[in-house]
Amino acid sequence: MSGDIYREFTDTPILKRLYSHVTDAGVAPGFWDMFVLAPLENLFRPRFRKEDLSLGKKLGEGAFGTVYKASLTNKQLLKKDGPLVVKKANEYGAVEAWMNERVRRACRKSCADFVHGFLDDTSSKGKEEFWLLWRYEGKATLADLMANKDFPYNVEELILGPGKGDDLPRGPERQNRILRTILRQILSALAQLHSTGIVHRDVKPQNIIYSEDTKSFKIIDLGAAADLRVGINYIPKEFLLDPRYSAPEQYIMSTQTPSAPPPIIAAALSPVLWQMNLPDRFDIYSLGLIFLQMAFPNLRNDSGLISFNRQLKRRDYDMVQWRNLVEAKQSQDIRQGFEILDMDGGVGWELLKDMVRFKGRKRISANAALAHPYFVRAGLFGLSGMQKLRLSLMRSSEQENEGVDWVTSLMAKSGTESVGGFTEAQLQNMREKEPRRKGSIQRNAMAQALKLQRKAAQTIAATVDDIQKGEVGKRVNWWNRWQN
Ligand SMILES: Nc1ncnc2c1ncn2[C@@H]1O[C@H](COP(=O)(O)OP(=O)(O)OP(=O)(O)O)[C@@H](O)[C@H]1O
Repeated sequence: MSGDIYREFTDTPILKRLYSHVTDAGVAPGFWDMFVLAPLENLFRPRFRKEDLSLGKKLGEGAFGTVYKASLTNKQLLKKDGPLVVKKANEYGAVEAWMNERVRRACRKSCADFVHGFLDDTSSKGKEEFWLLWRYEGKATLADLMANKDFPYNVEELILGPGKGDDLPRGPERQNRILRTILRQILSALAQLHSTGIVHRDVKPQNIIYSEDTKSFKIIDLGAAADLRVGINYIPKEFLLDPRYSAPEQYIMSTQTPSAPPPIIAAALSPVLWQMNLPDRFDIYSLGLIFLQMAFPNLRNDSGLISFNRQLKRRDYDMVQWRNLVEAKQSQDIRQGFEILDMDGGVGWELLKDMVRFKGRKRISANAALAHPYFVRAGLFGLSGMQKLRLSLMRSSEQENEGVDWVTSLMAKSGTESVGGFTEAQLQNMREKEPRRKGSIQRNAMAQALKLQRKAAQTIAATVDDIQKGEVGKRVNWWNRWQN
């Protein structure tokens, strides 16, 4: 089927409605995507072969493949011409193709524009290679831009256009405005991925690309991502980490969680497993480190970041203790970083601390971060009175203050985003910070129900595991599992 027909079909109202159903649902059911949309899309998409592509400059080479800039020799295949990127993946190619297709269906703007993936078994080396195709987004990753001495001003020009940021003199306030824009764009992309059930697991400046077309940052390299809605690439006890950016928990799911059950069961279980483990907070930690690097020039290179990681670990991941340590050193880079983070009553520093926490459960989610006062400013005069109140309430809620909880719930009931109420995301985040000792009857009942749900999830998954391992004949007894 030609690319034109495919494009026309995907533009029809019916498919648009199907797509929007998946996107709008937020917690979109994985089986809907896997068993309806994916096969439907498969029917209509154009077929590529390696002969349709001409490879150009090598863009990168990782442990699992080589990436080239490329162009299409068969122009019929795509309606919109333009340079492409080809990854010849020798391992995990099929998984990366799945992730990219899923993202294209559910949240296409968050990641590089994926075109197609196909298996090439005609390689001269005699082994199968998976070819993955994207549109070429641009020449610079966030890592390239951060390596430039003029960062973050070099990004301002890309996002706003030349000379457009000149309303402010060069200094912390202008830098803060640029960092805020970059962070908001990456958080929005992550929030979309997470609401689709995907955890990236390799968020780092090298995997964030500036798209020249949309003039914004997008995420690339979904090779290590896990799709928890359908259990793809989810192996609880092993995956490759980039130690520079990975969160201390190392595994995104509890290692007690059995390996992924078949897709249809995983789809049903995933909301439970997600709530139990909050795996998305792994990505938030990595993004917190990127925020830190953007603010502090001395942490932008590998040795700076590695020594930061070491210092933080020695201080039990307490950012305040780290601050006390480095502020005593009186370095220009450190001063500059804190000047940025301390603006507007320290909202940047607050957000950073909420992202870089030892416990995943205590970390802010991408959606809650987007509603943080750091992003909600009242023009040149900084924070409004209501925003200051919000901020101090958010700070106090860290101390598990019941009174604050009461006030915040009142505020939420009486207000909206525009008049000062908390968003649902913020409230959710606060609730997560509140381990209660004594509970009401309602709360205890909820806790019991959750416990039961958790046990059921574990029993089903463990039984499925046994069946998968071929232990059906050996008396797989779910009742024994339940009792354990
Ligand atoms: N859509 C794209 N548009 C432009 N450049 C891209 C695109 N995708 C990837 N690149 C470039 O190719 C490089 C390698 O891509 P990617 O990270 O996906 O490959 P990889 O084999 O996983 O590499 P690594 O193992 O080093 O992470 C990126 O750093 C980027 O410069």
